[in-house]
Amino acid sequence: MKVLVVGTGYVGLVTGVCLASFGHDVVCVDQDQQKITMLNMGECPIYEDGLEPLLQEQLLEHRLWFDTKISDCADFDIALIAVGTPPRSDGSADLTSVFEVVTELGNKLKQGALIGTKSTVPVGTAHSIETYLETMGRRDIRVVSIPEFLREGSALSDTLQPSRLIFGVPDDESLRVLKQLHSPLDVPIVACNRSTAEMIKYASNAFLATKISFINEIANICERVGADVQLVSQGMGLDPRIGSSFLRAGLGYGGSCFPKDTRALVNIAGDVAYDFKLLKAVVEVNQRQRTEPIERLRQWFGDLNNLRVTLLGVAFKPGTNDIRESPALEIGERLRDHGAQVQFYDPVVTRFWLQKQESVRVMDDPYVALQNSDAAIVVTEWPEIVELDWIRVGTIMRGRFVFDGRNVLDPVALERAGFVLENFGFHPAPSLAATSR
Ligand SMILES: NC(=O)c1ccc[n+]([C@@H]2O[C@H](COP(=O)([O-])OP(=O)(O)OC[C@H]3O[C@@H](n4cnc5c(N)ncnc54)[C@H](O)[C@@H]3O)[C@@H](O)[C@H]2O)c1
Ligand SMILES: O=c1ccn([C@@H]2O[C@H](COP(=O)(O)OP(=O)(O)O[C@H]3O[C@H](CO)[C@@H](O)[C@H](O)[C@H]3O)[C@@H](O)[C@H]2O)c(=O)[nH]1
Repeated sequence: MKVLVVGTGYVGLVTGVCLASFGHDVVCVDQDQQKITMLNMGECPIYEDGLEPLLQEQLLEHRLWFDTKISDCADFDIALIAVGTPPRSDGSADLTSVFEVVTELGNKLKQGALIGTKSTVPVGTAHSIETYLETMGRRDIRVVSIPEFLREGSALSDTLQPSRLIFGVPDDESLRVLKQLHSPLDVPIVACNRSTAEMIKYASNAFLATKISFINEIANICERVGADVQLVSQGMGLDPRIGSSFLRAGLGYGGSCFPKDTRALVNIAGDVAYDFKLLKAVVEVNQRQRTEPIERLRQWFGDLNNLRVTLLGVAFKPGTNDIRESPALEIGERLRDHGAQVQFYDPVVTRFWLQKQESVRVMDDPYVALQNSDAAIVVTEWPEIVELDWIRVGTIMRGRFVFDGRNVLDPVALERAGFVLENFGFHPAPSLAATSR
């Protein structure tokens, strides 16, 4: 099939490369000239495991092309929209880019082509796109919703072996085309109407975010009653009805999806006069988690003025260069507001990725970043951070306070190295005595 993908970010690029690897002819378009220049040279503009070699392979096979413009559309069977849908100030999704692309596609696509939304869009958007195309005289174009569930850091494997495919379609013929597009994948397919598909995307993200905020509240209670949240998660997760994933307590969720999509769903509910109380609380709990390290530092040091603090990790999670809604940047800013001197370490997010964040002092050697620090905060659980040599860190830091925002450090090892370790409701072995109370 001949496929057009508009937007070559985390979703569009991975989708385009994978669809080419399925044997389709794929053209990826992005308005960002710098990205397109890199991509045409076989260089990946994002950090995503395994993506660059597959990109290069598909370029060499002549199944994948990149362009800054949707120039010749005559041939495409389907156009996938994968542009950003950032939050507006009220939390609702901004669909400006989506409709810019739809306008262009409405003017250029061949008779009977499909438009599919990969971008996360509010429930009802596919229908709005269809109505909009009708005003352009394009009743022949069918609009489908194909929500994307990939995670950054494992985007390639998530796309090549997805847990499921959700096809929001207006008719059987559209469903047939989507099945053909994904024919190499042998995974469950949920075929539904387009609003249902759009809701499945938001509901999935909101549910995962709810699990995270739930375990974070449990961790905060564990902290006060002497229970160990790691073991609570383990104990809960063994019940298959609960499952062990997304029960890691810590600084909460960041990234370009959960924070945006939870707020957007609260907004979608509000638009139909429904007060989504549970999800509002999930958002509030997540926000509160990020303030915790500062509270702990204040309790330990009192005044934070001139305190030297190293934040370990900048990316919102390991395995990606993405810093959108990264807790590290927010915590760093708050610390600076209190007069602290802040520096960062991240194995991937170096100055190259932080061009627009001049004030962020980031180093690519953790031991240099920790030199003479009074305190350290673990924000991202990169292996390079989890496996730090704390005996060595003890020889270079000025102070001895560590806040583990991801519950990944071994309390016993830290204690042996002479550190005071605080975290979110996670206690070393002696807590076994406390839990038997
Ligand atoms: N990042 C994820 O893990 C993920 C997963 C599932 C769904 N989503 C959703 O997918 C969508 C895209 O997310 P992303 O993370 O890939 O975004 P991104 O910001 O990484 O990429 C979006 C790309 O679209 C381009 N673009 C914007 N307007 C354009 C236009 N008019 N014409 C051509 N190109 C244009 C931008 O230059 C950018 O390269 C969002 O709706 C997001 O919520 C993201
Ligand atoms: O137990 C957990 C699991 C995750 N997180 C945090 O949650 C955030 C999101 O993590 P993850 O879901 O792994 O990353 P994303 O790449 O943002 O992927 C989510 O958002 C995408 C965009 O919508 C969806 O496609 C994916 O299915 C969905 O998992 C990160 O900040 C994690 O640190 C926790 O705090 N505790």
